[in-house]
This record gives sequence, structure tokens and C-alpha cells, in this order.
Amino acid sequence: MIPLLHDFTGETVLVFGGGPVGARKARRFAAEAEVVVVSPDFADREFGGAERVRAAPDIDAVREWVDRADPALVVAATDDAALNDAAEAAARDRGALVNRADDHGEQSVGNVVVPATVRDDPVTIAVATGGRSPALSKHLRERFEAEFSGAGEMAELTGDIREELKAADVPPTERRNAVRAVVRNDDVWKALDSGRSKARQVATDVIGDISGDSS
Ligand SMILES: C[C@@]1(CC(=O)O)c2cc3[nH]c(cc4nc(cc5[nH]c(cc(n2)[C@H]1CCC(=O)O)[C@@](C)(CC(=O)O)[C@@H]5CCC(=O)O)C(CC(=O)O)=C4CCC(=O)O)c(CCC(=O)O)c3CC(=O)O
Ligand SMILES: NC(=O)C1=CN([C@@H]2O[C@H](COP(=O)(O)OP(=O)(O)OC[C@H]3O[C@@H](n4cnc5c(N)ncnc54)[C@H](O)[C@@H]3O)[C@@H](O)[C@H]2O)C=CC1
Repeated sequence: MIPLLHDFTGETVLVFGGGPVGARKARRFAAEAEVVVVSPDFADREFGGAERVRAAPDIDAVREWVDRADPALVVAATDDAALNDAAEAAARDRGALVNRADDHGEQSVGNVVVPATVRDDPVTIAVATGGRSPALSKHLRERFEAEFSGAGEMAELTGDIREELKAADVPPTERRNAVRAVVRNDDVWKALDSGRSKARQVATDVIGDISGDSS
């Protein structure tokens, strides 16, 4: 499986099943998409502002729900494998993506997997284990969150530097060396804790040092 980033802005995500797993998937996608969760009951969990519809569709009704909602993604998260099969088939017939929460390993060809995700905008880190150990995905996500706090700020800082060097017509090789030196420099990472302008100063020194070396 190959990870890709998908923009769900303005799309609908239809979740079948309102248990803890349906709630977790709803929260995840509600950050960006219109999420509708269909279930006869709902766990006492946060659903991320998703629309909750109390219903217990049978296999035919699942197809009607999918046709009506016209979702970009269907999440099958009920505890009923036959119903999840129906959701998967209906999604596939409409050309929607499908995520089976009750599947493991590599899932069926064409299905998507939800990775554990660290978000520090504009940075995203996604972790998956080929379905072998979701608990490990979660654990690694927690470690990355702790270790790479400040990654979003680093992306913004180096994004600014790239644009400035480009505007100043600095040649590509020199630009690349400058940005690489900044992202690898521990002092810049430390300075990010004191704010972007402090980090900017340290980064400017780092770039000055390397351009000094090459001349
Ligand atoms: C294939 C996949 C399909 C999919 O859902 O996309 C899938 C399937 C299954 N998960 C199961 C169990 C658990 N899942 C979690 C947690 C997460 N599961 C997530 C993703 C995925 N889970 C996909 C593969 C990702 C990969 O490749 O690693 C995460 C990363 C993302 C998310 O869901 O948001 C989220 C962490 C979010 C975070 O915190 O960052 C925990 C941990 C916990 O609860 O503490 C447990 C209990 C411990 C354990 O079993 O490991 C079971 C068994 C059910 C049973 O036994 O009945 C199945 C089905 C099966 O394996 O048959
Ligand atoms: N992918 C993952 O991370 C994980 C997946 N799982 C799998 O996902 C499934 C769901 O997990 P939980 O939320 O813990 O289970 P759960 O049993 O708490 O929730 C299942 C939900 O589906 C609903 N449901 C039943 N019939 C339905 C219908 N006809 N239409 C719509 N909804 C219906 C139930 O009312 C309930 O709200 C489990 O069966 C398990 O196989 C479990 C743990 C983690």
C-alpha cells in the first residue's frame, strides 16, 4: 500500500456504525469533510461535530444511503460483517473510496486504510503497520508527536526562507543546501521554542556560515 494525501474539503464521508471506532473515524474526517454517521445507537464519545442519524439500515437500505449521500468515502464500522460487506459493495459501485474498520492485513484491493496521524500544520506524519499492529501505529504516533513538536513552525520558517532565496535569485543548488542545513540544525529547532523570529535569526546565521564556506 502506498500512502497518498487526499483533500476531503467539500466532500461527504458516510460512516456506518456509531461505536467507539465509528466515532474515532468521524472525528478524523470531520476536520475537513461533511461527515454523516448512520447507526441505531451512538457511543458516549465525541463525534467531531458529525451529523448523527439514528437508523438501523438493512443491506438494501445501506445501498440507498450510499446513493443518496454520494460520499467520497464510505467507512464500514459496524459490528456486523454482512452489513460492512454491503457498505463496501455499494461504495465500490458508486466509485467511492471505502475503509473497512473490521478488516486487517492489506484489506481488499482498492480499499483505503486510516493511518495514525500526527498533525502540526502544515506538517503531516502518517503511520501504518500493514494492519499488523494498530496499537503500534498509535504508540509511534504519540512518540512522534512528542519528538517533533515544532515541525509545523519549522515548515513555515523554511517555507519563508525558500521563497526569499528564490526571490533573490539564489541558484537552486545553493538554495537547497541552505534549506537542508537549516532543517538539520539542532540550534534552529531549539530556537523555535522561543518563537519564529528568534529561530529566523539562528537560521540566518546557519545560512551565512554555509554560504561563507562555499565562497
Ligand atoms: C486495518 C485498519 C483499518 C482501518 O481502520 O483503517 C485497522 C483495523 C483494526 N484495528 C483493530 C484494533 C485496534 N485499532 C486501534 C487503533 C487504531 N487503528 C487504526 C487503524 C487501523 N485499524 C487500520 C490499520 C492501520 C495500521 O496499519 O496500523 C488507527 C491507527 C487509525 C484510526 O483508526 O484512526 C488507530 C490509532 C489512532 C491513534 O490513536 O493515532 C487500537 C488501539 C487502541 O484502541 O488503543 C486497537 C486495539 C489494539 C490492537 O488490536 O492492535 C482491529 C481489531 C479489532 C478486534 O480485535 O475486534 C482491526 C481489525 C482487524 O485487525 O481485524
Ligand atoms: N479499525 C479499528 O481501529 C478498529 C476496528 N474494530 C472493528 O470495528 C468494529 C466496530 O468497532 P466498535 O466501534 O468498537 O464496535 P461496537 O460494537 O461498539 O459498535 C458497532 C456500532 O455499529 C452499530 N450498528 C449495528 N448495526 C448497524 C446497522 N445496521 N447500521 C449502522 N450501524 C449499525 C451498532 O449500533 C454500534 O453502534 C468492530 O466490529 C471491530 O471489528 C475494533 C477496534 C478498532
